[in-house]
Amino acid sequence: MGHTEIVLEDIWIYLVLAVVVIGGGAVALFRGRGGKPRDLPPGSGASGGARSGTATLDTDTDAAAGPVAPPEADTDTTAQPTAVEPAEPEAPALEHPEPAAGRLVRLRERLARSGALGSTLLRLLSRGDISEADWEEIEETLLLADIGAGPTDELMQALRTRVKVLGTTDPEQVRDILREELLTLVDPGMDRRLAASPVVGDDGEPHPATILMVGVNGTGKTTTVGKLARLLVAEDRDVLLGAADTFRAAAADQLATWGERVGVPVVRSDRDGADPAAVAFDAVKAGREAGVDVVLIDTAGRLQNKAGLMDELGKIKRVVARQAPVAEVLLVLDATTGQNGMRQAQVFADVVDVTGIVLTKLDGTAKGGIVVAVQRELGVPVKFVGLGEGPDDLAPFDPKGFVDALVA
Ligand SMILES: Nc1nc2c(ncn2[C@@H]2O[C@H](COP(=O)(O)OP(=O)(O)OP(=O)(O)O)[C@@H](O)[C@H]2O)c(=O)[nH]1
Repeated sequence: MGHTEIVLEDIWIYLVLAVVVIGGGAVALFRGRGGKPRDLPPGSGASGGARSGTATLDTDTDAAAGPVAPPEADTDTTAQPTAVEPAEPEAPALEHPEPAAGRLVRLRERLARSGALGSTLLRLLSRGDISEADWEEIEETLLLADIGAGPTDELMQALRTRVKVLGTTDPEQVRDILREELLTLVDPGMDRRLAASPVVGDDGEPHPATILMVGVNGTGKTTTVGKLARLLVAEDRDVLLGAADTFRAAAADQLATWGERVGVPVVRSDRDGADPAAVAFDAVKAGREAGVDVVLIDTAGRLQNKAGLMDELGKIKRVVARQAPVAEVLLVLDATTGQNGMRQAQVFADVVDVTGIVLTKLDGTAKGGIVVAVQRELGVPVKFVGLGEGPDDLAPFDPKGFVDALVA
């Protein structure tokens, strides 16, 4: 007898437990599906069942098993169904850009076509008896690589002298000479650091380092602003972007996408063709208020005429300076445009104090010599080089790494 009663009692216990477990499972299932009972149409099919099911379960479990019921079931599924719904759609995970150090090494092989300069020179210089025709070929190679007339003459003289004095054809020794002479031309002594730290202004307040990006459309300016923001983020800087290229509507959208990927805010106008200076002003103001380290401002810089350009960039600079001094003006130049690019560079340098150059599209061009030419022409250093379309294909320029890649 006792045995049967015990068995019957057990069955009841199991039944109660089963109700509790099945009920609990129903609650868990709806949460597991995204916890959005609010989205389910009330009283219809599965949704209605789900809602009433959970409600019933709550009552049942309260009565039958008390503490076994999940305590939050009441609030979640009946009174405040929104509580289980995320407030906003899930933001995409932020990307982690590659640190600045090591980028040039990774991108070295992208200089392959410029590297043809090094290999041609090495081949000619390693000939036993270098003829005048060989020297002419060397000169032509340098000019074709856009090194510029002046630097080409200097390099020719230095090479003639040193190769003669050394009297060697040993490829390793010739390579060392070439490397040293090219490095001298690229000028490792130039200060290539980027002003990317806030400075304390006259008012005793910290001001973000404000960087204006200028250059002709199509050189990769907007892309470079995005890439530079990533590089600064990788270096633990707080960055804010200003979309002051209000001439091309898509530029602000482009910038917003770059910013979103790494959690960098973008200040833009909601009106096409807005005053670029006003956008730049708002960006720097927002950057100050947010206490960021760097504000990067993309500009349109249309080269319709010099006076127009001067007006636009001059006004942006003046207006921005009311919020924070302009720390840098980076000129973005397309390395593939050769002499045309040099002329553009000169116009920009005439209207605004350029503090550094970003050479884009250095991948896949044989015109790497433009590094030398543009530095000579403007007297300012190349600070960054663009070596591809990937988001982290922008590297701080390192003369030694660059020359090593050329004469590898
Ligand atoms: N291969 C290569 N392409 C690049 C590099 N930098 C930029 N680009 C490409 O150049 C094209 C033009 O870039 P944008 O940033 O739109 O040019 P922009 O100068 O801002 O043009 P505007 O906004 O009209 O002034 C894009 O397709 C970029 O991906 C680089 O270093 N290498």
